[in-house]
Amino acid sequence: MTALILDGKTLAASWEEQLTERVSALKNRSNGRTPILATILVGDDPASATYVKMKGNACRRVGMDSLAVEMPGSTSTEQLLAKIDELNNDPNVHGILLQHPVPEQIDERACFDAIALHKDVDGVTCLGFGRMAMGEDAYGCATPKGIMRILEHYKIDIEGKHAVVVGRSAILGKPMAMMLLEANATVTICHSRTKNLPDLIKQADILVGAVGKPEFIKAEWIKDGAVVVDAGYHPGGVGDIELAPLVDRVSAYTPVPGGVGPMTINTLIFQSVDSGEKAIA
Ligand SMILES: Nc1nc(=O)c2c([nH]1)NC[C@@H]1CN(c3ccc(C(=O)N[C@@H](CCC(=O)O)C(=O)O)cc3)C=[N+]21
Repeated sequence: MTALILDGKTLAASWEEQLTERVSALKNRSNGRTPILATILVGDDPASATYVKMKGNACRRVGMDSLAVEMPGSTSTEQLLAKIDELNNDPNVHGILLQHPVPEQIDERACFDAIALHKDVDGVTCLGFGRMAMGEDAYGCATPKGIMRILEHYKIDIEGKHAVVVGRSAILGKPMAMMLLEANATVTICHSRTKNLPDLIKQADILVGAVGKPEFIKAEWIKDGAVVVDAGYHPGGVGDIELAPLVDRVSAYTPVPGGVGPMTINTLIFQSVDSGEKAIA
């Protein structure tokens, strides 16, 4: 079996062309106004700095502006909340991305939840999560929503399938499970206390690796013909799943790099353009 490659990189590039046209049309009908995404980076973790820079670059590629807010590693919860409040009240800011993780003295959940719902283009608030889980209108959390968009694009059948999500983080595993449930999958969520992980993974028609540990999920645990989505990103270009031995026995898979990562950024930009259009014209 030759697996279908769920090519997030190419898909994101083609969707950027459409977003570029939307931003350009918005400019034309609003005296040159563009959507603006504010990115907040707290501290100086080099990997986080790189991701935030990639998000700013993606804004620029579609003709949007971004506002890069950088705060020191010693920032308090109160200081970060004050900054978020300022951005919530800034009519020129249409989306707010608070890069995860923040330094440990900060209450990250409180800061995520301080983001105004209509500016939560990264889908990190409890309110946005709850609305999404109930099937109400809300911006989706960027990584799982990016995964849903790529599965939809490639017409991967979800309804009635057994989807196994490995990981339960607030911005990946949990919202992923809820989105798959909304798409009528039968969903199992596995995590660090799960017993018989290989047995559960063996049952997956759709497997999402979202554990954050390099190649933690072994190829031999995965059944032939499964759809494999790897949301991991680790130095050396590996994900959470041991992918190499799978490429000719699964039905489809997301490569690392070039799979989920570019879709995450594209979804953030897509939702920022939507928010900008709603606010501007
Ligand atoms: N509030 C918040 N929202 C996020 O969406 C968020 C976050 N915090 N914190 C960190 C993770 C990580 N993340 C990535 C985005 C793109 C790539 C990406 O595009 N990766 C490229 C490779 C990039 C490289 O060269 O290293 C790829 O997979 O092809 C990776 C990782 C977003 N995250």
